[in-house]
Amino acid sequence: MRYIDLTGSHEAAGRSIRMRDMARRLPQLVRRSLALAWRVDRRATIGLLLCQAVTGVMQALGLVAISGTLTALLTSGDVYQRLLQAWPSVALLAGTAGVRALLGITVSWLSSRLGPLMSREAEQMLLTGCAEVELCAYDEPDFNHDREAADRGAQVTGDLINEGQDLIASSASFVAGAIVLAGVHWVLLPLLVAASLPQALAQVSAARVRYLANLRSNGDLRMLSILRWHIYTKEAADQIRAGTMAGFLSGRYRQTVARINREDRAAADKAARMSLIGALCGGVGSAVVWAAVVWLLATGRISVGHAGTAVFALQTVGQSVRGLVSVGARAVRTGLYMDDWSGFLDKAGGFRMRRGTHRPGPPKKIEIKSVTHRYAGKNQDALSDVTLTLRQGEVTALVGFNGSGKSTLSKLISGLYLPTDGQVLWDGVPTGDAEPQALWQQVALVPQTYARWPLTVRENITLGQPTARGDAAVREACEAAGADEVVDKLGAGLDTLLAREWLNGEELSGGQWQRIALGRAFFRQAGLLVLDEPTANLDPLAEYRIFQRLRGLARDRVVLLVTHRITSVAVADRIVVLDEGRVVQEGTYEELAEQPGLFRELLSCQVSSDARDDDEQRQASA
Ligand SMILES: Nc1ncnc2c1ncn2[C@@H]1O[C@H](COP(=O)(O)OP(=O)(O)OP(=O)(O)O)[C@@H](O)[C@H]1O
Repeated sequence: MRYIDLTGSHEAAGRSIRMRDMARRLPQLVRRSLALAWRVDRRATIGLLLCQAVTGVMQALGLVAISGTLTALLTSGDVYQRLLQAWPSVALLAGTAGVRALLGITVSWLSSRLGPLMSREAEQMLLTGCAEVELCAYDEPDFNHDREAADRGAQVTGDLINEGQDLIASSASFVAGAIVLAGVHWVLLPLLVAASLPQALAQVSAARVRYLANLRSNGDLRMLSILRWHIYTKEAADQIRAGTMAGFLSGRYRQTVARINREDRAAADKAARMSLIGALCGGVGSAVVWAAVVWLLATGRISVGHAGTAVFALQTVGQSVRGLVSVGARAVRTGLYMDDWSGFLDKAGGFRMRRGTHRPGPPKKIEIKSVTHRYAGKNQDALSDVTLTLRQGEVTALVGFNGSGKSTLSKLISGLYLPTDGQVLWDGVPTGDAEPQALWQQVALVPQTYARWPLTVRENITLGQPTARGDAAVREACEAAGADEVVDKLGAGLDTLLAREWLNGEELSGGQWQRIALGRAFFRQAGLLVLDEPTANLDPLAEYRIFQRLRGLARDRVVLLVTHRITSVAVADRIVVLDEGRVVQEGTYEELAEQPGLFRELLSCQVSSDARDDDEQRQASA
């Protein structure tokens, strides 16, 4: 089995790395890397640019000094006189070499300062982008693929500063060498560039091959990181052991790695073949250039001194052309990853929440009008034509089989999703017209799978948003959720870190975590309380207390309860029964218990299963 999630646009982008594209992209890349560098550290960016400019000037001066030295030494006359003549050029040569060495150190210091800052900034922009998208974006397979690619783009962003610097340095030394070489004889310059071309083409093709290979392995790479997370972390450690899954998971990991390795090896072999052909052609080209120098010297077109200068200039220009090409190819590859990053930011922008500006207060009435909802990529509606009204002061319960659409409906009511058809109105205003953060200020949600934040108890309750009443409000919420008993047993009380992986961190049981999650919802001064299977992990006493409290909580709130505990929904004022995304029954507990229908079926199943449990317990204790 292979994890594939390749999108055509990436493949097309990869295939489009050609010499022409590279020439077009390089200035863009340098501009982009400078813009990001400017954003994170202006002084270091200015310093880098200055250093590069001065390095270029030093390079040119160095070559002029070489020319001066050779001309002075190779002229006829007294040796002492020649040395005296050469002396200023030698001093200039030494001076420029020294300054360049110092500048090199400064450049690497500034680059190493900027690189990590840029990567983190790119990562931060990615996180912000993700936090601002509509929840439905995560249901799009492409979105997840692109996020993964963008993550790699963010990581390599720091490399771009080094690559950008190398590009600027190579360009500066190319210009300096080219000016000197053209001064010796113009014919040498085009010859040299032509000789470097095969290597350039080979490098660009190799970069394309490597990028495409990486792209093909994207799905596998994503699966590897997911497998790693499951194997490493404590989350599934017990199930891996009890299920004797270690061998299977390691095997799956090895198979996936082997596939990536095969892809990498094929790309490396192909790239090496291309480089070899490029190098052979480049070698022939270089021989032609050197032959041209000899010919120019032999035909008296250049002096011996100029020939010596040409040797150094040729080396400089040759090196810089090779540098330009190889760093250019690397930078273009990095640039493609960065394209993934910026492309994802654009894509995230497309999913960015663009809702209205209305700031709702605590809702008095929430109307669900002919709501239909279909998840992205699905060919069936999760909800079809649902109409119902929730009111402040009432507890409404949603019941039904697994997959009947209860959680989906609760997410639509909370404004987490916008319906694909129909409307969810908070006091007459569609959720799509409300400012999302203001709307969610009015939502207290306990989802089925709640987050176990590696934060202190206090932060787990307040979600980092304490109120003016401080810990008193936190303790009240804990008490309401039965979490006070949990907190009292913790060494540092509300300051206890709920993550065993760190020093002094504590681990809670499933039910204790659920009490904390409930405490979180009770702490929030919100007008809508949504509880999705809130008591699944609670002991009977704790569950009883929570259901008893619901009525009190509903006094100034809209309360929505999603549960499979049919016997406990008597606490609700109204029960809505969903089946395959449709409302099939609605009424009070007494009404529904009397009517034939799905509710009575569910109720009788639960009652007989509870009775069976009681019998078994009695027999066991007898
Ligand atoms: N993010 C999603 N993307 C695609 N389909 C989804 C998504 N979430 C739920 N579904 C589908 O929507 C349907 C309704 O799911 P939902 O979670 O609302 O049911 P539920 O009644 O809450 O189920 P349960 O009792 O098991 O919690 C199911 O068929 C499910 O596969």
